Amino acid sequence: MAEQQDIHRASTFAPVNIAVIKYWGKRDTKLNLPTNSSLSVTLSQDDLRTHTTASCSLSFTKDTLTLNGEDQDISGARTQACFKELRKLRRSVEAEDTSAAKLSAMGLRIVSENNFPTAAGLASSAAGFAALVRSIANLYALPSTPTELSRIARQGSGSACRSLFGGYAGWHQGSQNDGSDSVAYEVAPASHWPDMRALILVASAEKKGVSSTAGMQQTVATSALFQRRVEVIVPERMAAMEKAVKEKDFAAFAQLTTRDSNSFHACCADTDPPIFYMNDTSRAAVRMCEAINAQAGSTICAYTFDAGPNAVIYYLAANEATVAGTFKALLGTKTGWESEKGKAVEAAQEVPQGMEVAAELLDKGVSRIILTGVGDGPRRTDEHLC
Ligand SMILES: Nc1ncnc2c1ncn2[C@@H]1O[C@H](COP(=O)(O)OP(=O)(O)OP(=O)(O)O)[C@@H](O)[C@H]1O
Ligand SMILES: C[C@@](O)(CCOP(=O)(O)OP(=O)(O)O)CC(=O)O
Repeated sequence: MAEQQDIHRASTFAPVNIAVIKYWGKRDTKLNLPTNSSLSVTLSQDDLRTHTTASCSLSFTKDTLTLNGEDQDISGARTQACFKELRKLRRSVEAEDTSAAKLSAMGLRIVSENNFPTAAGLASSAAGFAALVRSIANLYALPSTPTELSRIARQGSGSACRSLFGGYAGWHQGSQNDGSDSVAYEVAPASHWPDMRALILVASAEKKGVSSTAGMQQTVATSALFQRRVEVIVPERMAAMEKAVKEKDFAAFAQLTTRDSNSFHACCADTDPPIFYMNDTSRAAVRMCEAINAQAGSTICAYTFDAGPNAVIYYLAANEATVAGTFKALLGTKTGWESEKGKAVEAAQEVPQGMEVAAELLDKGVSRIILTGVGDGPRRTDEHLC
């Protein structure tokens, strides 16, 4: 009981984000500084989220992290960098207010749960490190802004910095050697363009072959296409994407999203030895999206793929019946449609013509679907995991 009273704790939920202009490549591996800026959509925590409790106590003799019930190795430089930076900020709080408890000197116990597969290309590291940093910042009562915390989360996993924000978040590559200006920022809150939806076709829930961290550095070292991507293509697309989001121009958003995903995967194929994250199921999803747009006579859906075969398909709520409805007609027996959002979608009566091969590949390769949409940033909670 005495120990219980000495435990300080704080908890948070943090979201996944899926980039529409991809981060791929580091200019500094130690500080995790990217070769290009990126932009993402934060997905709703009603569907995908990390829940993390950070606690500390004089009775905790060392720092620990438990993820989905399993003890994790936290000796890695990335997790250590996050702990170190957060403790430093807490020490400033304690120096300013001498009555503040000396939490910075206590061991940290972090307990975390992802409600989706870990390391399967569903951006678990993004939600995971955002939740880790946000929960410790809450525990330490740090006055830091989400931007300041994004600088720390970036050192855990690059894409995590964008998960400190809801809605549409950018990450400035920055130019300082110490990484102080390589931070995330809000392009627009979810409320600005709330009808953005995302349908995720889970083509593999297994741990991927080449990690993002390793894959991107092989690309930096060997791909010739990559140079043009970071120097010309991405800077132009970042500006165009910010404009598309601000003006709620879905056709422009979709064009940029699909072309940037294809540019990123082209750089992966141009890596020596080549890296293939997309598979036949992924390519069938691309074809189906193209057919849906062709049938609609306008661009109503956009696909994007991270470092894995899962497709993320963005569309607006007004086109749910056509976009999600087509996939429900094709994949209606898969897990995921039984959710509230899934049940609300009616299977389309008509599916695009001449797409039998793609339909068969999708049926064979997709194991489940997740229906979600744009959502807000980390949410504090009193539900503690320990
Ligand atoms: N809740 C969490 N708390 C702390 N760390 C986490 C958490 N979830 C995931 N991680 C870390 O992230 C790693 C997985 O990251 P990885 O980049 O391999 O996959 P991913 O994030 O699912 O895919 P991607 O980033 O390519 O979309 C895990 O092995 C773990 O170290
Ligand atoms: C394809 C991506 O999802 C790559 C994400 O890479 P990570 O953020 O997982 O990489 P590390 O910084 O090495 O942890 C694109 C993106 O999210 O922008």
